[in-house]
Amino acid sequence: MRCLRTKLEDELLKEKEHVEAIRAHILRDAEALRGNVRPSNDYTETVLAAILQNQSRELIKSHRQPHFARIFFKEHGRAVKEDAYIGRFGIFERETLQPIVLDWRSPIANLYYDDSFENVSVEVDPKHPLTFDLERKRQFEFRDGSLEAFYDSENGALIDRLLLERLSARSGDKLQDIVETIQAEQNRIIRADARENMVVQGVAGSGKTTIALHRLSYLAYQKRNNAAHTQFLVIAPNRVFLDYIANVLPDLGVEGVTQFTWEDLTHHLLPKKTKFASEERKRALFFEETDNGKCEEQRVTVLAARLRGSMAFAKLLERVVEKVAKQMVPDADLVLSPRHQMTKEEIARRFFEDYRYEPYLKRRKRLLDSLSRFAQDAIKDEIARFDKRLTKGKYADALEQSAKIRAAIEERYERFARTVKNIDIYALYRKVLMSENNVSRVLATLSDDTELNEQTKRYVLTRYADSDSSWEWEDSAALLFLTRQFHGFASDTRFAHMIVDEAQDLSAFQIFVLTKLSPNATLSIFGDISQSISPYKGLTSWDEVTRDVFLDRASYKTLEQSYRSTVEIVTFANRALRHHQTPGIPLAKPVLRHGAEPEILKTSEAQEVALLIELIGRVQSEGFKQIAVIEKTMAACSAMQERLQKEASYALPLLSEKTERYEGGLHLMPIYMSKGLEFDAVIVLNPSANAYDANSSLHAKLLYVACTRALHRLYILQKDSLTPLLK
Ligand SMILES: Nc1ncnc2c1ncn2[C@@H]1O[C@H](COP(=O)(O)OP(=O)(O)OP(=O)(O)O)[C@@H](O)[C@H]1O
Repeated sequence: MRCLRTKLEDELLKEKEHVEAIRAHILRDAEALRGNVRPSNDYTETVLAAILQNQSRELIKSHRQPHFARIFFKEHGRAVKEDAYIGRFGIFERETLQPIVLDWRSPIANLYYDDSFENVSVEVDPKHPLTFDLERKRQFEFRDGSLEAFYDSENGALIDRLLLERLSARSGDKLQDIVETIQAEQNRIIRADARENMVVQGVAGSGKTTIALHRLSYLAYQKRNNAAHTQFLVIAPNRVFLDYIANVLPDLGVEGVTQFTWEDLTHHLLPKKTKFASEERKRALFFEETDNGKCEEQRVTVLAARLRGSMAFAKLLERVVEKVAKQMVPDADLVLSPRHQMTKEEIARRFFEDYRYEPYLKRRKRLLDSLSRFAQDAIKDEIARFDKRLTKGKYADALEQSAKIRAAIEERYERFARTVKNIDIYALYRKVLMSENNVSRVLATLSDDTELNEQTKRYVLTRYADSDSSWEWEDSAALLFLTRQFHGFASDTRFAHMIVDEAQDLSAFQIFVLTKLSPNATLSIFGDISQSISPYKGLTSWDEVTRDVFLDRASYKTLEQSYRSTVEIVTFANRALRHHQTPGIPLAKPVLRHGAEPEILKTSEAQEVALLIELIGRVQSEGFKQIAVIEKTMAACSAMQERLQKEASYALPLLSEKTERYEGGLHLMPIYMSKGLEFDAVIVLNPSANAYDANSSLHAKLLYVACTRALHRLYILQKDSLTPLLK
């Protein structure tokens, strides 16, 4: 035993010396890099300087903890055993290019993340994958920049130990990187081929957002191009969420990625005059009305939204666009003079073949430009012919005659040009919606309830009859699609890869539009159908995306393990979904991290405020800082905020769409704002039978989202009788 301990201590000493040697190298290298960066006007030198600066930044970041793991392995067919250190960033000998620490994104580092120890395939060169056996994985524990210990393992148990440690210590401040504990199933998603479209269904807390961002980092590393990050787009649900994830990408070595909410993207791409009605009325309809009389309106609203978010509608619009485009080109020859004519076939060939890569209104412009040039050439030619005759002295008033020739040809051209139709996409779209036939046909593909279909059709026809009415967000996909087909998108929205998070709240048509943003772009789509809490716009199944948008050519992956919450919290949250599970969508399985049982605290109207304040104090005194007090709706939040102020002069800040910066801490929020975020402790206010109907899958999902936001503690403050969903 004594001997063994000495051996371990010796090994630790060696590892410590190695860390110091790497640190000395880092300092030397960073100094050398700084010396090489010189300001210059030359493009190549500027790019080089940016790369050097980037490398120098990464080196400095590595100084505190140069690596987190070491692997011992043997390549098949080779006798020698090898080993490698793995860190957040690669460190190498500049002269010999020998690696000192491998970047976690490098091909060999895959050995560390794979769950198998034998026959692990690694694509150093995609054409010739190599196979390895892994002998051991070693993890290092650094505290305050000093190497304290290491742990060896010949199986996966090691990562599990570290994972549990990390999850227990996690505080829901802002999202963090997980490079030390990426799980094998997550690793496969992060490292999936950049050329493939991917849909990931992951339960709450399975790390979707986290690995989506690690995937960007991995793809940027693969490109090894300083401008790579500018080719990425992240689509996320709201500004608060974007703020919440803001720190991770720079930590992962990727900066300057474009990040948009769907609303931002829409405003960016559509003319400023396009006004959308606020979502408030709909949220109120679904979240605040408990009156059954509203049921009818809810069903019509859902179907009217599904109509405009469906791929059947997208296909209908595609057909409309094709038909309208055909009508844009006149069915007549352009006759400018007996010698200057262009056949309708030639005009159509230009429009449909020569300019086929352009959107239709750009084609129209190009066609008119070319016809105008043709007309100018015709004018010149006719005047020249006339001039020749003039030299023979046949006409007296030359100037007047030239002007007449010019005017006649120009008039014929203008008359013809007016028949090359211009298209107002807004009027076109309204016309599509006002067609009973169109609307009925699409509705029939979505529902066989003829009465509901009829009511929905009436709703749409009435809603859009007034040409001044504002648009609904459900129209944004169609308007963007028509914009793309007729005007094209600005070139600053060309991306190589797009990450869509919380995609369950987008429609299939919205995702289809994203696939059209840039030619050749691929998408990684992350979401959870069990958290689809916007019934008036979101997806009900991934089939709509994999089958109808990607035509079965996207890979579909699932994540079932939930890392965020304790076993007790996940089990409690799963209760809500028990009777409302979407077929094919599994319930969350917790990682074996235990904690306190969720507590249901009974209270009364008179005591509610005092108990809430006391509970917040109790949670804070346990050292938890990120705390969410969650209500079902914004109206209920405002009411509680007011009561706290009035009854106890207690200020509880509200998290809303208007919140610009998210700094963490204690907040009151409606469930839909808590989506995607996480907190040390969550207090759910009064989930009563009245507010959460046992038969409503929407209400079940709302509770599931609320409860799964908690990392360590979950409390239910129950004033009225508890909803059966949580019993
Ligand atoms: N492999 C891992 N190692 C350590 N922590 C992890 C790992 N995977 C996930 N986590 C942690 O689990 C929590 C949940 O991750 P994340 O928010 O990315 O999940 P999500 O699937 O997007 O959740 P939701 O859908 O509920 O919003 C985060 O705190 C994240 O750091």
